[in-house]
Formats: sequence, structure tokens, C-alpha cells
Amino acid sequence: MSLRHELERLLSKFGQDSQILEDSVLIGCSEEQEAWFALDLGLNSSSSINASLQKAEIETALQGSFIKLTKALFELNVKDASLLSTAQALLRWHDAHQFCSRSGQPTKKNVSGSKRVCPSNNIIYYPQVAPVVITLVSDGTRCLLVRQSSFPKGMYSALAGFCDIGESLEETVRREIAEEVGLEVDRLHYSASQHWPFPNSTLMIACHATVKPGQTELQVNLRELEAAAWFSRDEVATVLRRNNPSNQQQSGAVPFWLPPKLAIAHQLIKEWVEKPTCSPLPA
Ligand SMILES: NC(=O)C1=CN([C@@H]2O[C@H](COP(=O)(O)OP(=O)(O)OC[C@H]3O[C@@H](n4cnc5c(N)ncnc54)[C@H](O)[C@@H]3O)[C@@H](O)[C@H]2O)C=CC1
Ligand SMILES: [Mg+2]
Repeated sequence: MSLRHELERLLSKFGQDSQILEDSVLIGCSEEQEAWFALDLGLNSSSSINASLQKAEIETALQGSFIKLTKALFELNVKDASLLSTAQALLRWHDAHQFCSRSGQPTKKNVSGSKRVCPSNNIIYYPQVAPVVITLVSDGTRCLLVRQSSFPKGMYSALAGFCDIGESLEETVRREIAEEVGLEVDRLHYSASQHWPFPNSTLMIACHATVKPGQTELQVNLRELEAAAWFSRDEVATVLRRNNPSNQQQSGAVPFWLPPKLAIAHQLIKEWVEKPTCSPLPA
């Protein structure tokens, strides 16, 4: 039986019309050049009747289980997590761009899902990505970690912010750091980037920054952050070594934990601990 027939058989078993296969989007391909597509079965939409019943049926038939996307992303290997993140972001973009913002008419997806077109005026819509900078600020010996109230309990991360229209990345970094913790950036350099599907599709651009010598006093913007503090290399290294909130609860010794391996914030922090990018600044 071909894969298409097998899929159609499964869809009909779950009460879905095989026509929805047309809504699938291309998210990558295997080393053998097989195309990989993703499809939203709409089980989370409020209009979906008996969604939980269908979910249970699908779990049994496919011998798997549905779990929250945030959890899944941190349990998969990097390659699968990246596919899942692309699939989720692309499917959500299509769902939110069903209509042309100029004519109000329905838009039409191309076969691969790389764009949507309005048939009445030929306007093409491409999936959008919002640039976000995430910066690990250091004073040479300590690094700055922050908490937003929406973070999981006890988790601290690097400082992040969306680029405003008209800004360069450097300007965003300087503005966000000044706005959120009242510090002036001295030196800045790029580290790496990562696609991130939350809250919508973002391109996380990770940087290291140092502050001017002797200017390390924090003015925490409590509308944006719950807390911000300087941490020593030893403190951060200890937390990285046993970076699991439940481990830490048992030991009771470590007051905070850091984003999991897959998050670019983790990579930034690890880089700083292992290889100081900027030599200590004079006090
Ligand atoms: N992968 C990782 O390691 C990490 C990822 N992040 C991501 O970075 C993102 C940005 O960090 P924040 O500190 O929240 O940004 P932020 O400091 O710019 O504040 C967020 C606010 O910016 C405004 N905003 C401006 N442009 C926006 C846009 N295009 N989309 C949504 N909101 C926009 C909204 O009012 C929003 O509440 C977060 O949404 C989070 O998902 C944050 C930390 C770690
Ligand atoms: Mg922020």
C-alpha cells in the first residue's frame, strides 16, 4: 500500500476527509531525499467535535501519545525538535493567514506551503519571522541572568527582546539592556541563532555583551522582569552541571536553574562558562 493510501485509510478511520492532505506543508527532507510534510488535524480547535475522543483513538492506533509542544521540544533530539518547531510555526502561520488583508478574499496555499496567494489580486503572502535578540551580559567575571514572571518557577535566562522596526540588531541589544536593567553596553559580539516557534515564529539572534567597567548597578524594570541578578562563573557552572529543576529541589542547594540544552539561551550561558569571550574588565 502506498504511503498516501495508508494516510487516507488512517484519516478516514479518524473521521477526517482525505482532502485535508492538501493542507499539509513541506518542512524538510530525509537524507534519502524523501519529502517530509506536516499536517494539522485541527484537534485543538474549539469547533472540533469530540476532539478528545479522536485524540485517544489516534494515540491507540499509532501507539503514541500527544504531549504539549513546549515539553516535546525539550525531549526530542535537535533535528526532530527543529522539524517540529518548523511544522508548528508554518502550520500556525497558514491558519492565521486564510484571508487577504487587502481584498478580504480567501487566500490559497501553494503545494509546498511556502506561500499563500490572493487569487483576486495576486498578492503573495510569505511566512513571517520576527527577529529577537537574546544577550548574555557579562561584567568580565559575572553574568546577568533574568526572570520573567511567565518563566517556569526558578528558571533564569539571558535577556531577550524583539527588534523594533528601523533598528539594527546592535541598536536592539543596547535598547533592550538599557530598558530592562538600566545598563550601558560596552562591547558586543554575535554568537549564534535559532528558530523559535513561540509566541509566533521568531529568529533568536544570540549575542554576548559586556558592560562598561564599574557600571554594573542594576535598575530592574519590574514591568518586564520579575528579577535580574549577577551570577558568578562558579555558580552558573554548578547549575549547568545538574540542570534539572527536580534534581535541584531534592538537593535544595541550588536556588535557580537554566533553560534546557535545546534553547539558545543555554548555549550562550554554556559558552560563557566554558570560554570567556571577553577578558575580565578592570573595576
Ligand atoms: N530560545 C530561548 O532560549 C529563549 C527564547 N525567548 C523568546 O524570546 C521572545 C522575546 O523575549 P521577550 O523578553 O518576551 O521580548 P520583549 O522584551 O521585547 O518583550 C515582549 C513584549 O514585546 C512586545 N512585542 C514587540 N514586538 C513583538 C512581536 N513581533 N511579537 C510579540 N510581541 C512583540 C509585546 O508587547 C510583548 O509583550 C519571547 O517571546 C521568548 O519566546 C526568550 C528567552 C529565551
Ligand atoms: Mg525582554
